[in-house]
Amino acid sequence: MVSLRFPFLFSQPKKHPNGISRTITSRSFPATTTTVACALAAGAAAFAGIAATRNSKNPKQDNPLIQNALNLLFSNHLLAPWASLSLADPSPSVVETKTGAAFPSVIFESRRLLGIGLRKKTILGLKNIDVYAFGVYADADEVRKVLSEKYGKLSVSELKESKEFKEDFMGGDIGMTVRLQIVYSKLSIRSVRSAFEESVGSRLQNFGEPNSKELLQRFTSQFKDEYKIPRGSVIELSREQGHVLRTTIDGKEVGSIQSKLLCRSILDLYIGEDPFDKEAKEDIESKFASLLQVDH
Ligand SMILES: CCCCCCCCCCCC(=O)O
Repeated sequence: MVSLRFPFLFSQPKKHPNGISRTITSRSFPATTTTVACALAAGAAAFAGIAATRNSKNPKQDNPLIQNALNLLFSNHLLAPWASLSLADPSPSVVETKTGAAFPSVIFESRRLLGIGLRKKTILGLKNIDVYAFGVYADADEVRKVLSEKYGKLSVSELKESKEFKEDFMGGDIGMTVRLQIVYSKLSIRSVRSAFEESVGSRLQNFGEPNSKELLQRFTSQFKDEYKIPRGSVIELSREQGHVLRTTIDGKEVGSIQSKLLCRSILDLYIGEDPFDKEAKEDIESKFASLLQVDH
């Protein structure tokens, strides 16, 4: 059985939600885990309630049973104390648990979150740091429009095994966004440029892009010295119609470049052969394939 380590999707917000929603789910739990987690949380809450009636003075502080129940409810990535799972919230978010970075489940009205992950980097061969959390989104309508005729009858596991499907998914004219949420607090725009030079540069070369240097330079020069990238900054790399890569920093567009290989190279960092976060890649591929299923 394919495990969709992704919680749920609700109705869609009308505007691009750049802000962080306070409605929280946990990172990539399987549906079964989520259900169990909810049941546990409900049980803990009920237990806390019962225990509270036994110690009416200051139940929260005095009674270790209640404390344990509340700890269970609010810890271990189940739900943050301030989380709400209100169905009324138009834009629930998914949280990358290690960093706390929250990802709206839908952006730009129809791009759905497929999965989230974490980009780590080793500095000076010694220290492993969490640089940013990322979320990968795809336009569900475009996925179906472009791919359902060819792949609509295949199951998720068949699709995941198909190289051709993967090629069409990575290289197709389908709106997709990779959203990076910076968590490292000492990041300079210069290190953003050189990280892109290294990672995107190697992909462009692998894909045999003849003008890779020039293209890479056009791309990295969008990250100008004047931009600041403090913790919490959001960089979005979006593939728009006609393979145009649109880059924004905190919602402000910093450039657009039409290049199929550049779009492909960016996606390759997250869902290619050697992705930054293998677990995230699995989630993203499964969710993408599930968009083609009739009942998803
Ligand atoms: C000190 C570490 C610097 C790493 C900065 C990464 C910033 C964004 C780069 C995106 C592409 C990539 O992850 O390689």
